[in-house]
Amino acid sequence: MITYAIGLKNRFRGITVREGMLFEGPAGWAEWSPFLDYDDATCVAWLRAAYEAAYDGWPAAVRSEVPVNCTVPAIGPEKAAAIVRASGCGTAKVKVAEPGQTLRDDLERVEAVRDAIGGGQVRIDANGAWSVDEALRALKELQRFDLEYVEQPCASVEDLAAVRRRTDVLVAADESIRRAEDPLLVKKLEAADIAVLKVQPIGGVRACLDIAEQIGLPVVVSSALETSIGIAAGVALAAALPELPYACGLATVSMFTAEVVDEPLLPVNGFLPVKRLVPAPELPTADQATTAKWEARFARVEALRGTR
Ligand SMILES: O=C(O)CCC(=O)C1=CC=C[C@@H](O)[C@@H]1C(=O)O
Ligand SMILES: [Mg+2]
Repeated sequence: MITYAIGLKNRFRGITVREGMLFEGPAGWAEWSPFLDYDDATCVAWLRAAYEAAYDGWPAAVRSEVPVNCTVPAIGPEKAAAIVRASGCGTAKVKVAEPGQTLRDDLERVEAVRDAIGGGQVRIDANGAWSVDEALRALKELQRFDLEYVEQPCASVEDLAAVRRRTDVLVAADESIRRAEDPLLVKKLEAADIAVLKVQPIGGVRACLDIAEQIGLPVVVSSALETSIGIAAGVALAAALPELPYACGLATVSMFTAEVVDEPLLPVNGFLPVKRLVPAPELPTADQATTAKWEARFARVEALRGTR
């Protein structure tokens, strides 16, 4: 078992260092990297995903590469435009509604991204931070940049449905699926046009394929900010889906200052290849205290997994 710790170029989801574990099974290398603010019970699904990667492998691919978006954190407009230009992607996902920032910050960032991407697609992700009224007000302004969709404008499924009824912008559900008791409530309440699926939080590629089938919405596969070892599982899901009408949010290793593999999963002309990866001989391992913390966490979650 390897514990890694890698710095992020910009703060994302409130963190500046990403930590996690890598381990190998008969089917290949796996990543287990639940965010540190998650309790042990939440981490069980993440461990199921890692066991699937290590012991079962993934279902057959129906495509050999997958289109991806570049991800733009809640940073200033110049840096945002630079990320888009460096990525070579034809789709950009922009974080909005960051705590402590204003709608003006969002407008400036999205405008810069729209200019940088030209005729490409621009989607935004509010991570549930808006109320229904705030979402509608923001979308009215942001709509002029021709949005492909808004991801998780509000926190609850009911509010997501309310926004969807009152805007022309397509709505994607992320947290409403990956953190929900019932991921299919989104379907029942007609709360979204698109389902964002993440392999680790949902418990594996097969678990995601099941939800995709039941939810009956187009799927965008997105990362949980993994190293290339974990991203490969997302790519495997995107490659196995019968339909893939949208670019996926899997181009996130470029947000790291280091990587655990020699050839990171970085997009070429907006696409990632479908492949399995092994860790490099030299990689950014965590210090002793961090490693001990993760080993203890793994043991606790592994014990829980056995009981479910
Ligand atoms: O979808 C993408 O472009 C990248 C992945 C991404 O945005 C996320 C990864 C990990 C944690 C989340 O807060 C965040 C998201 O909300 O989608
Ligand atoms: Mg999201």
